[in-house]
Amino acid sequence: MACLAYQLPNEELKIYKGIWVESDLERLPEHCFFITDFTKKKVFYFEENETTDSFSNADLVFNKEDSVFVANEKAYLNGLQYFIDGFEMFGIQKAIFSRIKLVDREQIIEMETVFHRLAKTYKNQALVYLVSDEKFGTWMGATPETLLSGTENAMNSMALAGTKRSEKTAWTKKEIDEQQYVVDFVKDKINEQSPENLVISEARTVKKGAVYHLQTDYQFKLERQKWNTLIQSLHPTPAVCGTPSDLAKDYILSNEPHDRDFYTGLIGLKSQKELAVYVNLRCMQVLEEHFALYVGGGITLSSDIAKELQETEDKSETLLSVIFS
Ligand SMILES: C=C(O[C@H]1C=CC=C(C(=O)O)[C@@H]1O)C(=O)O
Repeated sequence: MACLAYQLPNEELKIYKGIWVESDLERLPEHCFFITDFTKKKVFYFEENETTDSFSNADLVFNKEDSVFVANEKAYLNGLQYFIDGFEMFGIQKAIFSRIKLVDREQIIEMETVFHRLAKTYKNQALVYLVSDEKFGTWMGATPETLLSGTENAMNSMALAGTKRSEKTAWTKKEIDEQQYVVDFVKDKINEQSPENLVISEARTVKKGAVYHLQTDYQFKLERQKWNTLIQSLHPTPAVCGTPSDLAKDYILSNEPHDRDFYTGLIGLKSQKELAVYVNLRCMQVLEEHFALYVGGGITLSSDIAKELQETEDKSETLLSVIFS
């Protein structure tokens, strides 16, 4: 049985049973909830059969542990050093390097309970979701990153990057630079569509789950005929890919040891009048006996590999602190 449960920020929680249909971004129905992988080659939308108010583990499909490749910390650190060492040769200024962190799921945990806990904790700051199907297993997350949302007269986007664990720590040049790459990229892509009344905020510090980020907001007007083109060109932003964008994407695909799958892909709702499209961060795949958490960080030549490892640990707390609370 395929399942979809989600809660948009400050909206009601919804649970459906139905089917996940494989598609592509150009052929999605006018109104649907959809999910893609990082490359946007794997795209599914949901066709609902019934609205329900609950689900159980028996309704979900859990992939086996051997379906994901998990590098241990030492291999992650070696891989990250190698990743940074190639930046100059490949002309890369920033690229995101990610890892999969495996955590014992203690069989007793009902995913419905975990989902409700996440939905309650992140009610006003994330798209909280659970998707399940035999075609891709079960994924769950609480992502704070909006790619594009709103209506023709009030569209929103954001540049979210730079991470710290404590509010008191000052932002360093590394984080300011890494967010600025995202700010410039998002601004350019929006401007290419000739929007009206584009307003770009100053960068501010925001708390998202267990960590703090720098966030810049974009507000503008844009005819819906241009929404698809903008989604396609905005994603992947340098918050999940890098700079220069195409080089960073190839570099990530050939250097990360695992498949990112739905992590850093698109997820959300589209309809004729409204969009709520997010970038799938702070997410995990629920395996038979483990949670496989997907976490990454923006790498530049100034990155310190031990700090980057710690940053992925901190980000994983966004889900773990709620799951095991
Ligand atoms: C790639 C992730 O976060 C992105 C979003 C905010 C801050 C980030 C950073 O500081 O590296 C990342 O760009 C992730 O959570 O796995």
